[in-house]
Amino acid sequence: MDGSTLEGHPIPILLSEEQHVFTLNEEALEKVLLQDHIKDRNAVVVSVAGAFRKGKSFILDFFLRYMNHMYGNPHQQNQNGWLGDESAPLQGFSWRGGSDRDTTGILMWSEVFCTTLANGEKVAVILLDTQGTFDSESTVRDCATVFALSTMLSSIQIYNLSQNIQEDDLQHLQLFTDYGRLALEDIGKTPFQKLQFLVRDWSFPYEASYGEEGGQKILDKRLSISDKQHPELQSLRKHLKSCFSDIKCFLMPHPGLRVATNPNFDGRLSDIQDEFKECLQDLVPLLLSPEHLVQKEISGQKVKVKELVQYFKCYMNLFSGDDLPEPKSMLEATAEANNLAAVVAAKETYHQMMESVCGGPKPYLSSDALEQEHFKCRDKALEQFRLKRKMGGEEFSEAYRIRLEGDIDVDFSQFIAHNESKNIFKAGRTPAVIVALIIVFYIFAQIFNLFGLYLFAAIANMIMIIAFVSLATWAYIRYSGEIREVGEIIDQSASLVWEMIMKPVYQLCVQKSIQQVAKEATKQMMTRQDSQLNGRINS
Ligand SMILES: Nc1nc2c(ncn2[C@@H]2O[C@H](COP(=O)(O)OP(=O)(O)OP(=O)(O)O)[C@@H](O)[C@H]2O)c(=O)[nH]1
Ligand SMILES: [Mg+2]
Repeated sequence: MDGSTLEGHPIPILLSEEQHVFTLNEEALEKVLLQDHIKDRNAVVVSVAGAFRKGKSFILDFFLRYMNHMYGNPHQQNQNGWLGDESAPLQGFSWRGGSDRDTTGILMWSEVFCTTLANGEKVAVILLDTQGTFDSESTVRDCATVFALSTMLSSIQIYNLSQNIQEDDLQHLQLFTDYGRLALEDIGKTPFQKLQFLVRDWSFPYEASYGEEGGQKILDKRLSISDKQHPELQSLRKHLKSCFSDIKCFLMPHPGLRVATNPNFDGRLSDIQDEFKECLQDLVPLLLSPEHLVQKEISGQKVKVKELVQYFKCYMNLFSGDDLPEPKSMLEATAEANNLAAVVAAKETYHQMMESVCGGPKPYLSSDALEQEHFKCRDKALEQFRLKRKMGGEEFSEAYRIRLEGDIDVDFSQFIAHNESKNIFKAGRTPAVIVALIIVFYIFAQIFNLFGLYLFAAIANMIMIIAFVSLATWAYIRYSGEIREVGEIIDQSASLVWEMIMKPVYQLCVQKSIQQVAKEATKQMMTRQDSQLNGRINS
């Protein structure tokens, strides 16, 4: 049989459905992973992830050829070596030319390859192909889910990149691995295992040669940390190093124009440049030969193939719940930070302006004056927020403006409370009201006694005693700081008595006495004018 004829087929295990929902194909997963001859073996999971349309499925099909040759049916072995016949089309995971995405969700190869390592451990190798990131149909959450799931479940994650390792590639990797790490929460120090950067179409072999050595050189350069770097760049590098126990890089040459541009190219070796094939011969054994296989570990424990089913289910649940935050696009995250900074600055302006009017040791302000000041400061703060240049547009900022207004209102209520505490009259209002009540009801009791209305006198005495006990309790609470809830009730009751009874009575009295004074004054003036008139007539 020809070595390029494959026995297995790709199985969609993570299905990408409508409305950006992913579902796990549990039945298919169990059918593959719970087969008797593999279920108790330690798992090795190899996955390829990265941006869409960059040859992930294509290279995986060469991995398949190698796996078939090395670990598959010996009768299938090709005489020409694992790369196969020059004219055989490349089969396996679906790959194709064109600019639109091909692979969706996560696919698993139906044939799981078994081998025994040099130390006698029996392992089973599982290959995964993944949906490319950043195609025009997926949200950031979709990309993060696929990338994070494949990273969490694989022991060798191949990060497929085009032409170079750029800073944004590292940022995306950080975003996606962090999403996975967030889902795992309390996982050990290095949650994931091997990360293999695979740079395609490397065009600077004079700077760093193709293959592993050149890859290491570029990787060292890109991941080096120095004090001169911005702290953000430093922390990204530290983060990535802390996520994976082993990070490697391999530089692949361009496979030739037929591969990249000919719509009729079917993957045959004869159409691929020699340089590319030579590098494939180096790369694939570096990842998949028995001495380089990395067994899947979770929390330091090797995972059996049958256990993987459970992990798939659990991890899938993590991503389908609402607990995880929606990962944001770079623009959205920057716009959010930007708007938040503007909110904080505007809030600070409001606070400082109010502080200078009624804060700390500043004297008491009447409620109206305080409110006037509040409106003035709030307008200033809102104006500052409006004028600040922000990303994300008007509509995006609107939510932050509303938030700013809410924050300012909260701050204002604190200023009101602080201002109220400076009002000496209000501070002494409770004892004053109670003392007034005691005096009034003492007088009432005396009057009732005088007229023999003993029942009313007893009620007045009772109220007087209650007022007296309240006053003593209030004084104790103020002194000791204990049972403050009772103190609050007494304060509120005193306020109520003041607002409902005493204040109206007081205002009425003041009004009456002013009227009286005015009347008296007019009367005196009239008599003076009369006597002057009489005097003039007499003279
Ligand atoms: N330039 C270049 N093109 C390649 C390389 N390898 C494969 N291709 C071509 O890239 C195109 C896409 O290949 P696929 O393997 O389907 O790409 P993919 O990354 O799986 O794409 P999605 O599944 O859509 O994410 C095909 O036309 C391949 O012939 C490479 O190393 N360099
Ligand atoms: Mg693909």
